[in-house]
Amino acid sequence: MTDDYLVRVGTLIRDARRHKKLTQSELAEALQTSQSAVARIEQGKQNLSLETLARISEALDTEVVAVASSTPLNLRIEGGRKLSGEIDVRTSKNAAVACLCAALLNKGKTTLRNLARIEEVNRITEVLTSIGVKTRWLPDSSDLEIVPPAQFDLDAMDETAARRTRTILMFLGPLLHQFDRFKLPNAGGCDLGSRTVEPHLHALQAFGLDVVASHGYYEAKVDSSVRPRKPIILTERGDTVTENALFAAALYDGETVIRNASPNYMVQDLCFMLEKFGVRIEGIGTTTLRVHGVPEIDVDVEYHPSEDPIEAMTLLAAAVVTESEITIRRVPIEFMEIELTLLEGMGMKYSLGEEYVSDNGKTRLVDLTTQPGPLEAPKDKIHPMPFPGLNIDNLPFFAVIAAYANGATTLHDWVYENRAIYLTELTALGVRVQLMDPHRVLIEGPTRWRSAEVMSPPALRPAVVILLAMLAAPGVSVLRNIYVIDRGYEQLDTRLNKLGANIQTFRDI
Ligand SMILES: CC(=O)N[C@H]1[C@@H](OP(=O)(O)OP(=O)(O)OC[C@H]2O[C@@H](n3ccc(=O)[nH]c3=O)[C@H](O)[C@@H]2O)O[C@H](CO)[C@@H](O)[C@@H]1O
Ligand SMILES: C=C(OP(=O)(O)O)C(=O)O
Repeated sequence: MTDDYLVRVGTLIRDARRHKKLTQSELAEALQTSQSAVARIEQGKQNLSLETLARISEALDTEVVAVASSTPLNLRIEGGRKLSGEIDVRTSKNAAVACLCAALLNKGKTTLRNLARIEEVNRITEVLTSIGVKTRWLPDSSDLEIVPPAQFDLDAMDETAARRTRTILMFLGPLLHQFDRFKLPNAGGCDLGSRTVEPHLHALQAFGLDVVASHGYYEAKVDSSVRPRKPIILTERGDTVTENALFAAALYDGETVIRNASPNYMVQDLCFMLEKFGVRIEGIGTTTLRVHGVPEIDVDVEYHPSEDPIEAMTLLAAAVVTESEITIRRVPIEFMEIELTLLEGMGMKYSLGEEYVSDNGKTRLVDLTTQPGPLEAPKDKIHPMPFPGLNIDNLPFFAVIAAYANGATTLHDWVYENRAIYLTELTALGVRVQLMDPHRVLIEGPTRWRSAEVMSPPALRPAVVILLAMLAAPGVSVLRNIYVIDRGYEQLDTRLNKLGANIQTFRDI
Protein backbone atom coordinates (compact mmCIF):
# COMPACT_ATOMS: atom_id res chain seq x y z
CA MET A 1 0.00 0.00 0.00
CA THR A 2 1.17 3.57 -0.65
CA ASP A 3 1.79 5.84 2.34
CA ASP A 4 -1.17 8.02 1.33
CA TYR A 5 -3.47 4.99 1.24
CA LEU A 6 -2.20 3.81 4.64
CA VAL A 7 -3.03 7.20 6.16
CA ARG A 8 -6.56 7.09 4.72
CA VAL A 9 -7.17 3.54 5.94
CA GLY A 10 -5.71 4.48 9.34
CA THR A 11 -8.13 7.39 9.63
CA LEU A 12 -11.06 5.16 8.72
CA ILE A 13 -10.00 2.65 11.36
CA ARG A 14 -9.62 5.41 13.97
CA ASP A 15 -13.10 6.77 13.19
CA ALA A 16 -14.69 3.32 13.29
CA ARG A 17 -12.95 2.57 16.61
CA ARG A 18 -14.14 5.85 18.14
CA HIS A 19 -17.64 5.22 16.86
CA LYS A 20 -17.55 1.84 18.59
CA LYS A 21 -16.37 3.72 21.71
CA LEU A 22 -13.24 1.55 22.03
CA THR A 23 -9.90 2.86 23.27
CA GLN A 24 -6.76 2.01 21.31
CA SER A 25 -5.87 -0.43 24.09
CA GLU A 26 -9.23 -2.18 23.86
CA LEU A 27 -8.89 -2.58 20.10
CA ALA A 28 -5.33 -3.79 20.62
CA GLU A 29 -6.59 -6.43 23.03
CA ALA A 30 -9.19 -7.64 20.51
CA LEU A 31 -6.42 -7.87 17.88
CA GLN A 32 -3.97 -9.44 20.32
CA THR A 33 -1.47 -6.70 19.65
CA SER A 34 -0.13 -3.66 21.50
CA GLN A 35 -1.68 -0.22 21.91
CA SER A 36 1.35 1.31 20.19
CA ALA A 37 0.78 -0.94 17.15
CA VAL A 38 -2.83 0.33 16.94
CA ALA A 39 -1.57 3.92 17.25
CA ARG A 40 0.86 3.29 14.35
CA ILE A 41 -1.94 1.74 12.23
CA GLU A 42 -4.17 4.74 12.85
CA GLN A 43 -1.39 7.15 11.90
CA GLY A 44 -0.79 5.23 8.65
CA LYS A 45 2.71 4.26 9.76
CA GLN A 46 2.19 0.50 9.70
CA ASN A 47 2.01 -1.77 6.67
CA LEU A 48 -1.17 -3.83 6.79
CA SER A 49 -1.62 -7.39 5.56
CA LEU A 50 -5.00 -8.53 4.25
CA GLU A 51 -5.27 -10.77 7.28
CA THR A 52 -4.76 -7.84 9.68
CA LEU A 53 -7.35 -5.79 7.79
CA ALA A 54 -9.82 -8.67 8.05
CA ARG A 55 -9.23 -8.95 11.79
CA ILE A 56 -9.66 -5.19 12.29
CA SER A 57 -12.91 -5.29 10.30
CA GLU A 58 -14.15 -8.08 12.49
CA ALA A 59 -13.13 -6.39 15.75
CA LEU A 60 -14.78 -3.14 14.69
CA ASP A 61 -17.70 -4.92 13.08
CA THR A 62 -17.61 -2.49 10.22
CA GLU A 63 -17.65 -2.53 6.45
CA VAL A 64 -15.17 0.37 6.41
CA VAL A 65 -12.34 -1.94 5.38
CA ALA A 66 -13.98 -3.86 2.61
CA VAL A 67 -11.72 -6.89 2.27
CA ALA A 68 -13.59 -8.85 4.89
CA SER A 69 -17.05 -7.78 3.88
CA SER A 70 -17.68 -10.02 0.93
CA THR A 71 -18.69 -12.99 3.03
CA PRO A 72 -21.69 -12.89 5.39
CA LEU A 73 -21.27 -11.88 9.00
CA ASN A 74 -22.26 -14.50 11.59
CA LEU A 75 -22.74 -14.51 15.36
CA ARG A 76 -21.45 -17.03 17.88
CA ILE A 77 -23.49 -16.78 21.07
CA GLU A 78 -22.72 -18.34 24.39
CA GLY A 79 -26.19 -18.45 25.90
CA GLY A 80 -27.61 -19.02 29.36
CA ARG A 81 -25.99 -15.91 30.84
CA LYS A 82 -27.89 -13.35 32.87
CA LEU A 83 -27.80 -9.72 31.79
CA SER A 84 -27.43 -6.74 34.09
CA GLY A 85 -26.88 -3.01 33.90
CA GLU A 86 -28.35 -0.20 31.83
CA ILE A 87 -28.82 0.28 28.11
CA ASP A 88 -30.13 3.19 26.04
CA VAL A 89 -32.73 2.64 23.33
CA ARG A 90 -31.37 4.02 20.04
CA THR A 91 -33.33 6.13 17.61
CA SER A 92 -35.56 4.21 15.23
CA LYS A 93 -34.91 2.78 11.78
CA ASN A 94 -38.37 3.66 10.64
CA ALA A 95 -38.18 7.33 11.64
CA ALA A 96 -34.67 7.51 10.17
CA VAL A 97 -35.81 6.38 6.73
CA ALA A 98 -38.78 8.76 6.77
CA CYS A 99 -36.56 11.69 7.78
CA LEU A 100 -33.96 10.81 5.13
CA CYS A 101 -36.64 10.88 2.43
CA ALA A 102 -38.02 14.13 3.86
CA ALA A 103 -34.58 15.69 3.36
CA LEU A 104 -35.26 15.36 -0.40
CA LEU A 105 -37.91 18.07 -0.01
CA ASN A 106 -35.47 20.61 1.40
CA LYS A 107 -33.18 22.72 -0.79
CA GLY A 108 -31.28 23.76 2.32
CA LYS A 109 -29.07 21.71 4.63
CA THR A 110 -30.79 19.07 6.76
CA THR A 111 -28.93 17.66 9.75
CA LEU A 112 -30.36 14.52 11.34
CA ARG A 113 -29.02 14.22 14.87
CA ASN A 114 -28.19 10.97 16.61
CA LEU A 115 -29.34 8.82 13.73
CA ALA A 116 -29.12 5.05 14.16
CA ARG A 117 -25.95 3.84 12.38
CA ILE A 118 -27.64 0.90 10.68
CA GLU A 119 -27.43 -0.77 7.29
CA GLU A 120 -30.84 0.54 6.21
CA VAL A 121 -29.57 4.10 6.69
CA ASN A 122 -26.39 3.17 4.81
CA ARG A 123 -28.41 1.89 1.83
CA ILE A 124 -30.43 5.10 1.63
CA THR A 125 -27.40 7.35 1.97
CA GLU A 126 -25.81 5.32 -0.87
CA VAL A 127 -28.87 6.02 -3.01
CA LEU A 128 -28.88 9.70 -2.04
CA THR A 129 -25.18 10.09 -2.78
CA SER A 130 -25.56 8.40 -6.15
CA ILE A 131 -28.19 10.94 -7.27
CA GLY A 132 -26.00 13.88 -6.28
CA VAL A 133 -26.97 14.53 -2.65
CA LYS A 134 -23.98 15.32 -0.42
CA THR A 135 -24.18 13.30 2.80
CA ARG A 136 -21.59 13.46 5.57
CA TRP A 137 -21.39 11.98 9.07
CA LEU A 138 -20.21 14.81 11.29
CA PRO A 139 -16.96 13.90 13.11
CA ASP A 140 -17.24 11.72 16.23
CA SER A 141 -21.02 11.69 16.08
CA SER A 142 -24.04 9.95 14.64
CA ASP A 143 -25.24 13.19 13.09
CA LEU A 144 -25.80 13.08 9.34
CA GLU A 145 -25.62 16.24 7.27
CA ILE A 146 -27.55 16.20 3.99
CA VAL A 147 -27.14 18.81 1.25
CA PRO A 148 -29.08 18.37 -2.01
CA PRO A 149 -27.77 19.24 -5.48
CA ALA A 150 -29.53 21.83 -7.66
CA GLN A 151 -31.01 18.92 -9.62
CA PHE A 152 -31.17 15.21 -8.70
CA ASP A 153 -29.42 12.92 -11.21
CA LEU A 154 -31.85 10.01 -11.16
CA ASP A 155 -30.12 8.22 -14.05
CA ALA A 156 -27.07 7.76 -11.83
CA MET A 157 -29.05 6.06 -9.05
CA ASP A 158 -27.32 3.18 -7.25
CA GLU A 159 -29.89 0.54 -8.11
CA THR A 160 -28.27 -2.24 -6.13
CA ALA A 161 -28.65 -0.22 -2.92
CA ALA A 162 -32.14 0.96 -3.90
CA ARG A 163 -33.42 -2.57 -4.52
CA ARG A 164 -32.30 -3.69 -1.06
CA THR A 165 -34.82 -1.45 0.69
CA ARG A 166 -38.56 -0.80 0.53
CA THR A 167 -37.84 2.84 1.32
CA ILE A 168 -37.23 3.63 -2.35
CA LEU A 169 -41.02 3.68 -2.64
CA MET A 170 -40.95 6.74 -0.40
CA PHE A 171 -39.03 8.69 -3.04
CA LEU A 172 -42.28 8.91 -5.04
CA GLY A 173 -43.83 11.60 -2.83
CA PRO A 174 -40.78 13.92 -2.74
CA LEU A 175 -39.88 13.47 -6.42
CA LEU A 176 -43.31 14.07 -7.93
CA HIS A 177 -42.86 17.80 -7.34
CA GLN A 178 -39.59 17.92 -9.23
CA PHE A 179 -40.06 15.76 -12.34
CA ASP A 180 -42.77 15.25 -14.98
CA ARG A 181 -41.44 11.77 -15.62
CA PHE A 182 -39.09 9.56 -13.66
CA LYS A 183 -38.42 5.94 -12.93
CA LEU A 184 -37.41 4.16 -9.74
CA PRO A 185 -36.28 0.58 -9.19
CA ASN A 186 -38.83 -1.70 -7.51
CA ALA A 187 -38.79 -1.82 -3.71
CA GLY A 188 -37.04 -4.56 -1.68
CA GLY A 189 -36.57 -4.90 2.10
CA CYS A 190 -37.56 -7.75 4.43
CA ASP A 191 -39.01 -10.76 2.69
CA LEU A 192 -42.36 -10.86 4.45
CA GLY A 193 -44.47 -12.00 1.50
CA SER A 194 -45.88 -9.60 -1.07
CA ARG A 195 -46.33 -6.07 0.26
CA THR A 196 -48.68 -3.85 -1.52
CA VAL A 197 -47.77 -0.68 -3.41
CA GLU A 198 -51.34 0.12 -4.45
CA PRO A 199 -52.26 2.33 -1.44
CA HIS A 200 -49.21 4.53 -2.22
CA LEU A 201 -50.21 4.92 -5.86
CA HIS A 202 -53.82 5.60 -4.94
CA ALA A 203 -52.84 8.30 -2.41
CA LEU A 204 -50.43 10.02 -4.78
CA GLN A 205 -52.92 10.08 -7.68
CA ALA A 206 -54.39 13.09 -5.87
CA PHE A 207 -51.18 14.94 -6.86
CA GLY A 208 -51.29 13.81 -10.50
CA LEU A 209 -48.94 10.82 -10.12
CA ASP A 210 -49.54 7.91 -12.45
CA VAL A 211 -47.27 4.88 -12.07
CA VAL A 212 -46.88 1.82 -14.26
CA ALA A 213 -44.77 -1.03 -12.93
CA SER A 214 -42.76 -2.62 -15.74
CA HIS A 215 -39.62 -4.75 -15.97
CA GLY A 216 -38.49 -4.11 -12.40
CA TYR A 217 -39.16 -0.35 -12.37
CA TYR A 218 -41.89 2.04 -11.37
CA GLU A 219 -42.37 4.32 -14.39
CA ALA A 220 -43.90 7.54 -13.04
CA LYS A 221 -45.67 10.36 -14.92
CA VAL A 222 -46.87 13.51 -13.18
CA ASP A 223 -49.67 15.82 -14.28
CA SER A 224 -48.92 18.89 -12.17
CA SER A 225 -52.32 20.43 -12.90
CA VAL A 226 -53.98 17.75 -10.72
CA ARG A 227 -54.40 18.89 -7.12
CA PRO A 228 -56.02 17.30 -4.06
CA ARG A 229 -59.43 18.97 -4.27
CA LYS A 230 -60.99 16.62 -1.70
CA PRO A 231 -59.65 14.67 1.27
CA ILE A 232 -57.29 11.83 0.44
CA ILE A 233 -58.73 8.65 1.91
CA LEU A 234 -55.99 6.10 2.46
CA THR A 235 -57.19 2.61 1.62
CA GLU A 236 -54.90 1.18 4.33
CA ARG A 237 -53.77 2.81 7.55
CA GLY A 238 -50.15 2.14 6.60
CA ASP A 239 -47.11 3.97 7.95
CA THR A 240 -45.11 4.53 4.78
CA VAL A 241 -48.17 5.34 2.68
CA THR A 242 -49.09 8.07 5.17
CA GLU A 243 -45.52 9.34 4.92
CA ASN A 244 -45.65 9.41 1.12
CA ALA A 245 -48.89 11.41 1.22
CA LEU A 246 -47.25 13.79 3.72
CA PHE A 247 -44.23 14.33 1.45
CA ALA A 248 -46.52 15.21 -1.44
CA ALA A 249 -48.71 17.45 0.73
CA ALA A 250 -45.71 19.27 2.24
CA LEU A 251 -44.73 20.85 -1.08
CA TYR A 252 -48.30 21.54 -2.22
CA ASP A 253 -49.07 25.18 -1.59
CA GLY A 254 -52.53 24.61 -0.17
CA GLU A 255 -54.37 22.40 2.30
CA THR A 256 -54.41 18.62 2.04
CA VAL A 257 -56.55 16.46 4.30
CA ILE A 258 -55.37 12.87 4.78
CA ARG A 259 -57.90 10.48 6.33
CA ASN A 260 -57.24 7.01 7.72
CA ALA A 261 -53.68 8.22 8.31
CA SER A 262 -51.35 6.18 10.50
CA PRO A 263 -50.67 7.94 13.82
CA ASN A 264 -47.71 5.62 14.48
CA TYR A 265 -44.38 6.72 15.97
CA MET A 266 -42.43 7.19 12.73
CA VAL A 267 -45.25 9.21 11.17
CA GLN A 268 -45.32 11.49 14.22
CA ASP A 269 -41.54 11.96 13.94
CA LEU A 270 -41.91 12.87 10.27
CA CYS A 271 -44.67 15.39 11.07
CA PHE A 272 -42.48 17.07 13.71
CA MET A 273 -39.66 17.31 11.18
CA LEU A 274 -41.96 18.74 8.47
CA GLU A 275 -43.09 21.36 10.97
CA LYS A 276 -39.46 22.44 11.22
CA PHE A 277 -39.54 22.84 7.43
CA GLY A 278 -42.37 25.36 7.91
CA VAL A 279 -45.20 22.97 7.03
CA ARG A 280 -48.18 23.28 9.40
CA ILE A 281 -49.87 20.01 10.33
CA GLU A 282 -53.01 19.65 12.40
CA GLY A 283 -54.00 16.33 13.97
CA ILE A 284 -50.53 14.84 14.57
CA GLY A 285 -51.00 11.52 16.39
CA THR A 286 -54.53 11.07 15.03
CA THR A 287 -55.97 9.43 11.91
CA THR A 288 -56.90 12.74 10.22
CA LEU A 289 -54.03 14.99 9.22
CA ARG A 290 -54.64 18.47 7.85
CA VAL A 291 -51.46 19.62 6.09
CA HIS A 292 -50.81 23.23 5.14
CA GLY A 293 -48.02 22.87 2.59
CA VAL A 294 -45.56 25.43 1.25
CA PRO A 295 -44.41 26.14 -2.33
CA GLU A 296 -40.73 25.74 -1.46
CA ILE A 297 -38.63 24.48 1.43
CA ASP A 298 -35.19 26.05 1.59
CA VAL A 299 -34.07 26.12 5.21
CA ASP A 300 -31.13 24.84 7.24
CA VAL A 301 -32.78 22.52 9.70
CA GLU A 302 -31.74 20.02 12.30
CA TYR A 303 -33.97 17.30 13.65
CA HIS A 304 -33.58 14.56 16.27
CA PRO A 305 -35.63 11.46 15.42
CA SER A 306 -36.97 9.74 18.53
CA GLU A 307 -36.28 6.44 20.21
CA ASP A 308 -37.35 3.10 18.76
CA PRO A 309 -40.25 1.31 20.47
CA ILE A 310 -39.33 -1.88 18.61
CA GLU A 311 -35.80 -1.81 20.02
CA ALA A 312 -37.29 -1.17 23.48
CA MET A 313 -39.47 -4.27 23.04
CA THR A 314 -36.44 -6.25 21.84
CA LEU A 315 -34.49 -5.38 24.97
CA LEU A 316 -37.48 -6.14 27.17
CA ALA A 317 -37.83 -9.57 25.56
CA ALA A 318 -34.09 -10.16 26.05
CA ALA A 319 -34.49 -9.43 29.76
CA VAL A 320 -37.51 -11.76 30.07
CA VAL A 321 -35.95 -14.79 28.42
CA THR A 322 -32.59 -14.44 30.18
CA GLU A 323 -34.40 -13.84 33.52
CA SER A 324 -32.50 -10.62 34.04
CA GLU A 325 -32.88 -7.32 35.81
CA ILE A 326 -31.83 -4.56 33.43
CA THR A 327 -32.70 -0.90 33.08
CA ILE A 328 -33.82 0.06 29.60
CA ARG A 329 -33.39 3.81 29.30
CA ARG A 330 -35.23 6.11 26.90
CA VAL A 331 -38.29 3.92 26.28
CA PRO A 332 -40.91 5.82 24.17
CA ILE A 333 -43.69 4.87 26.53
CA GLU A 334 -46.67 6.00 24.44
CA PHE A 335 -45.78 3.32 21.89
CA MET A 336 -45.25 0.51 24.40
CA GLU A 337 -48.32 0.79 26.63
CA ILE A 338 -50.30 -2.09 25.17
CA GLU A 339 -47.27 -4.37 25.04
CA LEU A 340 -46.53 -3.59 28.71
CA THR A 341 -50.15 -4.09 29.77
CA LEU A 342 -50.18 -7.50 28.08
CA LEU A 343 -46.93 -8.45 29.82
CA GLU A 344 -48.34 -7.33 33.16
CA GLY A 345 -51.32 -9.61 32.49
CA MET A 346 -48.83 -12.46 31.99
CA GLY A 347 -47.35 -11.67 35.41
CA MET A 348 -44.38 -9.52 34.45
CA LYS A 349 -43.09 -7.09 37.06
CA TYR A 350 -41.21 -3.94 36.16
CA SER A 351 -40.82 -0.40 37.41
CA LEU A 352 -40.94 2.89 35.53
CA GLY A 353 -39.06 6.10 36.32
CA GLU A 354 -40.28 9.65 35.84
CA GLU A 355 -41.21 10.68 32.31
CA TYR A 356 -38.92 12.98 30.34
CA VAL A 357 -38.88 14.24 26.77
CA SER A 358 -36.90 12.95 23.81
CA ASP A 359 -34.51 15.29 21.97
CA ASN A 360 -37.22 15.89 19.36
CA GLY A 361 -38.93 17.86 22.15
CA LYS A 362 -42.12 15.81 21.81
CA THR A 363 -41.90 12.07 22.45
CA ARG A 364 -42.36 10.98 26.07
CA LEU A 365 -39.63 8.70 27.41
CA VAL A 366 -39.16 6.67 30.60
CA ASP A 367 -36.50 4.39 32.05
CA LEU A 368 -37.85 0.90 32.66
CA THR A 369 -36.33 -1.66 35.03
CA THR A 370 -37.28 -5.29 34.50
CA GLN A 371 -37.73 -7.84 37.28
CA PRO A 372 -37.15 -11.49 36.46
CA GLY A 373 -39.92 -13.93 37.34
CA PRO A 374 -42.26 -16.58 35.99
CA LEU A 375 -44.86 -15.66 33.36
CA GLU A 376 -48.16 -17.30 32.45
CA ALA A 377 -49.47 -17.56 28.89
CA PRO A 378 -52.23 -15.04 28.16
CA LYS A 379 -55.79 -16.38 27.98
CA ASP A 380 -56.51 -14.76 24.62
CA LYS A 381 -54.57 -14.74 21.37
CA ILE A 382 -52.09 -11.91 20.84
CA HIS A 383 -52.57 -9.92 17.65
CA PRO A 384 -51.41 -6.55 16.28
CA MET A 385 -53.41 -3.53 15.19
CA PRO A 386 -52.41 -0.20 13.63
CA PHE A 387 -51.34 2.26 16.35
CA PRO A 388 -52.64 2.61 19.06
CA GLY A 389 -52.76 -1.18 18.92
CA LEU A 390 -49.99 -3.64 19.65
CA ASN A 391 -47.28 -2.84 17.09
CA ILE A 392 -46.99 -5.45 14.33
CA ASP A 393 -43.19 -5.27 14.55
CA ASN A 394 -43.41 -6.10 18.27
CA LEU A 395 -45.57 -9.18 17.77
CA PRO A 396 -42.65 -11.55 16.93
CA PHE A 397 -41.06 -10.80 20.32
CA PHE A 398 -44.09 -12.31 22.00
CA ALA A 399 -43.09 -15.63 20.38
CA VAL A 400 -39.92 -15.88 22.42
CA ILE A 401 -41.71 -14.53 25.52
CA ALA A 402 -44.48 -17.13 25.03
CA ALA A 403 -41.78 -19.81 24.78
CA TYR A 404 -40.58 -18.72 28.23
CA ALA A 405 -44.06 -18.51 29.81
CA ASN A 406 -46.06 -21.42 31.24
CA GLY A 407 -48.88 -22.55 28.98
CA ALA A 408 -50.01 -22.20 25.38
CA THR A 409 -50.07 -18.86 23.52
CA THR A 410 -51.55 -18.17 20.10
CA LEU A 411 -50.01 -15.38 18.05
CA HIS A 412 -52.07 -14.11 15.14
CA ASP A 413 -50.12 -12.12 12.53
CA TRP A 414 -52.86 -11.13 10.10
CA VAL A 415 -50.62 -8.47 8.56
CA TYR A 416 -47.77 -10.30 6.86
CA GLU A 417 -47.98 -13.39 4.70
CA ASN A 418 -44.63 -14.83 5.78
CA ARG A 419 -43.60 -13.45 9.12
CA ALA A 420 -45.38 -16.00 11.38
CA ILE A 421 -43.91 -18.83 9.34
CA TYR A 422 -40.36 -17.77 10.23
CA LEU A 423 -41.18 -18.12 13.92
CA THR A 424 -41.26 -21.90 13.47
CA GLU A 425 -37.45 -21.71 13.20
CA LEU A 426 -37.51 -21.41 17.00
CA THR A 427 -38.03 -25.19 16.99
CA ALA A 428 -34.28 -25.56 16.53
CA LEU A 429 -33.80 -23.86 19.92
CA GLY A 430 -36.16 -26.33 21.63
CA VAL A 431 -39.34 -24.24 21.41
CA ARG A 432 -42.60 -26.15 20.92
CA VAL A 433 -44.10 -24.09 18.12
CA GLN A 434 -46.83 -25.21 15.80
CA LEU A 435 -47.89 -23.41 12.63
CA MET A 436 -51.68 -23.54 12.65
CA ASP A 437 -52.03 -21.69 9.33
CA PRO A 438 -49.77 -19.14 7.57
CA HIS A 439 -50.84 -16.43 9.99
CA ARG A 440 -51.12 -18.20 13.34
CA VAL A 441 -48.63 -20.00 15.55
CA LEU A 442 -49.27 -21.85 18.80
CA ILE A 443 -46.38 -21.80 21.24
CA GLU A 444 -46.24 -23.99 24.33
CA GLY A 445 -43.95 -23.00 27.14
CA PRO A 446 -41.94 -23.22 29.20
CA THR A 447 -39.10 -24.21 26.91
CA ARG A 448 -36.10 -26.36 27.67
CA TRP A 449 -33.80 -24.25 25.54
CA ARG A 450 -31.05 -25.91 23.58
CA SER A 451 -28.28 -24.34 21.55
CA ALA A 452 -28.35 -24.59 17.75
CA GLU A 453 -26.90 -23.33 14.50
CA VAL A 454 -29.46 -21.43 12.42
CA MET A 455 -29.37 -19.36 9.23
CA SER A 456 -31.04 -15.96 9.78
CA PRO A 457 -34.46 -15.85 8.17
CA PRO A 458 -34.66 -13.04 5.58
CA ALA A 459 -36.76 -10.89 7.91
CA LEU A 460 -35.47 -8.54 10.58
CA ARG A 461 -37.66 -9.23 13.63
CA PRO A 462 -37.82 -13.04 13.28
CA ALA A 463 -34.01 -13.05 12.98
CA VAL A 464 -33.69 -11.04 16.21
CA VAL A 465 -36.17 -13.35 17.94
CA ILE A 466 -33.86 -16.28 17.14
CA LEU A 467 -30.92 -14.32 18.52
CA LEU A 468 -32.86 -13.77 21.78
CA ALA A 469 -33.67 -17.49 22.04
CA MET A 470 -29.95 -18.14 21.60
CA LEU A 471 -29.23 -15.80 24.52
CA ALA A 472 -31.58 -17.95 26.62
CA ALA A 473 -30.20 -21.32 25.47
CA PRO A 474 -27.22 -22.60 27.47
CA GLY A 475 -24.26 -23.60 25.30
CA VAL A 476 -22.89 -22.13 22.11
CA SER A 477 -25.26 -21.26 19.27
CA VAL A 478 -24.45 -19.83 15.86
CA LEU A 479 -26.64 -17.43 13.91
CA ARG A 480 -25.54 -17.10 10.30
CA ASN A 481 -25.76 -14.17 7.92
CA ILE A 482 -27.04 -11.38 10.13
CA TYR A 483 -27.17 -8.55 7.56
CA VAL A 484 -30.89 -8.44 8.10
CA ILE A 485 -30.38 -7.64 11.82
CA ASP A 486 -27.83 -4.93 11.05
CA ARG A 487 -30.45 -3.42 8.76
CA GLY A 488 -32.38 -2.26 11.81
CA TYR A 489 -30.19 -2.42 14.92
CA GLU A 490 -26.99 -0.56 15.71
CA GLN A 491 -24.28 -2.85 17.07
CA LEU A 492 -26.78 -5.03 18.90
CA ASP A 493 -24.12 -7.63 19.71
CA THR A 494 -21.72 -5.12 21.28
CA ARG A 495 -24.47 -3.43 23.25
CA LEU A 496 -25.83 -6.74 24.59
CA ASN A 497 -22.26 -7.76 25.47
CA LYS A 498 -22.02 -4.62 27.64
CA LEU A 499 -24.95 -6.09 29.60
CA GLY A 500 -23.07 -9.37 30.09
CA ALA A 501 -23.99 -11.35 26.98
CA ASN A 502 -21.24 -13.18 25.16
CA ILE A 503 -21.71 -12.67 21.43
CA GLN A 504 -18.81 -12.83 19.00
CA THR A 505 -18.95 -11.89 15.34
CA PHE A 506 -17.10 -13.94 12.74
CA ARG A 507 -16.99 -14.40 9.01
CA ASP A 508 -16.43 -17.52 6.95
CA ILE A 509 -13.18 -16.86 5.19
C1 LIG B 1 -40.05 1.75 7.02
C2 LIG B 1 -41.26 1.47 7.85
O1 LIG B 1 -41.81 2.36 8.47
N1 LIG B 1 -41.66 0.20 7.89
C3 LIG B 1 -42.81 -0.17 8.68
C4 LIG B 1 -44.05 0.12 7.88
O2 LIG B 1 -43.92 -0.49 6.61
P1 LIG B 1 -44.99 -0.14 5.48
O3 LIG B 1 -45.77 1.07 5.82
O4 LIG B 1 -44.26 -0.16 4.19
O5 LIG B 1 -45.92 -1.39 5.61
P2 LIG B 1 -46.86 -2.00 4.49
O6 LIG B 1 -47.48 -0.92 3.69
O7 LIG B 1 -46.11 -3.07 3.78
O8 LIG B 1 -47.96 -2.63 5.44
C5 LIG B 1 -47.68 -3.81 6.11
C6 LIG B 1 -48.77 -4.83 5.80
O9 LIG B 1 -49.93 -4.43 6.51
C7 LIG B 1 -51.04 -4.47 5.65
N2 LIG B 1 -51.98 -3.45 6.17
C8 LIG B 1 -51.51 -2.28 6.69
C9 LIG B 1 -52.38 -1.33 7.19
C10 LIG B 1 -53.78 -1.60 7.13
O10 LIG B 1 -54.61 -0.78 7.53
N3 LIG B 1 -54.19 -2.76 6.60
C11 LIG B 1 -53.33 -3.70 6.12
O11 LIG B 1 -53.76 -4.76 5.66
C12 LIG B 1 -50.48 -4.17 4.28
O12 LIG B 1 -51.29 -4.65 3.24
C13 LIG B 1 -49.16 -4.92 4.33
O13 LIG B 1 -49.31 -6.27 3.97
O14 LIG B 1 -45.20 -0.37 8.54
C14 LIG B 1 -45.18 -1.77 8.81
C15 LIG B 1 -46.50 -2.09 9.52
O15 LIG B 1 -46.64 -1.25 10.66
C16 LIG B 1 -43.99 -2.12 9.67
O16 LIG B 1 -43.94 -3.54 9.84
C17 LIG B 1 -42.71 -1.65 9.02
O17 LIG B 1 -41.64 -1.81 9.92
C1 LIG C 1 -40.77 -4.91 8.39
C2 LIG C 1 -39.85 -4.08 8.84
O1 LIG C 1 -39.21 -3.13 8.12
P1 LIG C 1 -39.26 -2.71 6.58
O2 LIG C 1 -40.54 -1.98 6.36
O3 LIG C 1 -38.08 -1.82 6.49
O4 LIG C 1 -39.13 -3.97 5.77
C3 LIG C 1 -39.43 -4.06 10.26
O5 LIG C 1 -38.86 -3.03 10.69
O6 LIG C 1 -39.63 -5.05 10.96
